[in-house]
Amino acid sequence: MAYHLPNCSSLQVISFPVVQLHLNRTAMRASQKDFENAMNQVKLLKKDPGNEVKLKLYSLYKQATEGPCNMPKPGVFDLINKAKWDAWNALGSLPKETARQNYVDLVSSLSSSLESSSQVEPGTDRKSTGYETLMVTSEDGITKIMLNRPTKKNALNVEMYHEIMHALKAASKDDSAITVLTGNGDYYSSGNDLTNFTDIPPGGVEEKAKNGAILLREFVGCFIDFPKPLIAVVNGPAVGISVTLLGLFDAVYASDRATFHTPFSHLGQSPEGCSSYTFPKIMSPAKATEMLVFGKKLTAGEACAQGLVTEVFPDSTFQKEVWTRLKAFAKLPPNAMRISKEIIRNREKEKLHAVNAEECSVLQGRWLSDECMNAVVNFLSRKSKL
Ligand SMILES: CCCC/C=C/CC(=O)SCCNC(=O)CCNC(=O)[C@H](O)C(C)(C)COP(=O)(O)OP(=O)(O)OC[C@H]1O[C@@H](n2cnc3c(N)ncnc32)[C@H](O)[C@@H]1OP(=O)(O)O
Repeated sequence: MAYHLPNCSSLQVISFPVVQLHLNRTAMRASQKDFENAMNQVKLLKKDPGNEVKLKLYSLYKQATEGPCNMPKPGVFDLINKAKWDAWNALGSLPKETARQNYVDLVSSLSSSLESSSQVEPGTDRKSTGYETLMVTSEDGITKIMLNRPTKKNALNVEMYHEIMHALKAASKDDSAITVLTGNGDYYSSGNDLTNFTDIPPGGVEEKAKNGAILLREFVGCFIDFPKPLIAVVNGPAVGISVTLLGLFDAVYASDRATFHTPFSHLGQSPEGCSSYTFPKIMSPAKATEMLVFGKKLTAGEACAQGLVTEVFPDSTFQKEVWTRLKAFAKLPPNAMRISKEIIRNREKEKLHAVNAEECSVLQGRWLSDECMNAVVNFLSRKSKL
């Protein structure tokens, strides 16, 4: 079983060392040299090719060196090894020589598409902010917290949860008047990073679920307690926890490209972010049920009609219009805004913390269910998407 290392990208779960481990093998054949070169090239790739490609590389490697998969199928909770087994087994009786050739071809196509890429991945200036998964800036009275994993649709990995909490705590104390959360790239956020489920600690899945519930409770608590006006600038589709949290924001501005999707039942999970309380209040119990229980995806216009979104802007003018407005808001007297927020929100705080605790406890149980495990395995093995 592969485990995450602290601060490592989730992609390392299915890691290059799986391939490297076998470099010492020396069976020489006609195309063995190409094969070995290709294995070395894999180590030199500068950009991570993604789990799907790494699974393909793994399966071709195994087929080329060991032939058809004859290992017993790993258990459903052994997510990583099951994904690897599925990929290898899917190659059936592909001859070793063909697998070797396919491996060489795949590495060669990767080398040209990834190595030569001159595109600078967003987030490379992260040293300037000290964050790995966020870009945080403060100007014109506005602290902007930008989710910065665009290639992962800004999915929230464990590091990002911690960094957002850190950034919110810092923003609550800095001299900005308002705080904004937004996303880099085409998505606002695709919600919880499903690979978070694969990092199983020595205490097993129960400990994993318990730790997840503790993290989630603390994370949502930071939004409940945030003292300044908190505004979401929803630049694109939003999924899962990035949607539910919107009920705790003071204003939500959305591009007309944004969608709002909480497919909890599809994932064998249950609502969080206090949405089991805020959504029925914002949009009526029946509309909240359509979203939170049946996973109905709302357009930005629909979310605005339901009261979840404050205002929708055409995508072409979204950034300009929203930031002009926010800069004007940020010029208002900060203490007055803070006190007014307090009087609007404070009588609900205790209730929200209680709801948060209950939701986290229910989710802890859900994460251990077959329904949830199967949904995660299906996503990771590329059998399903929303
Ligand atoms: C500890 C606290 C827990 C709190 C719990 C919260 C509950 C939730 O938030 S539930 C919502 C969970 N989110 C999802 O189920 C979304 C899963 N993602 C998708 O269905 C699709 O990726 C998409 C519809 C969002 C986008 O599809 P599209 O075809 O446009 O792009 P992709 O090729 O799928 O994505 C690009 C890249 O990003 C990776 N990725 C996207 N979303 C996630 C995610 N949520 N978790 C992990 N990885 C994600 C995707 O795998 C691709 O990666 P590779 O390039 O490496 O293949």
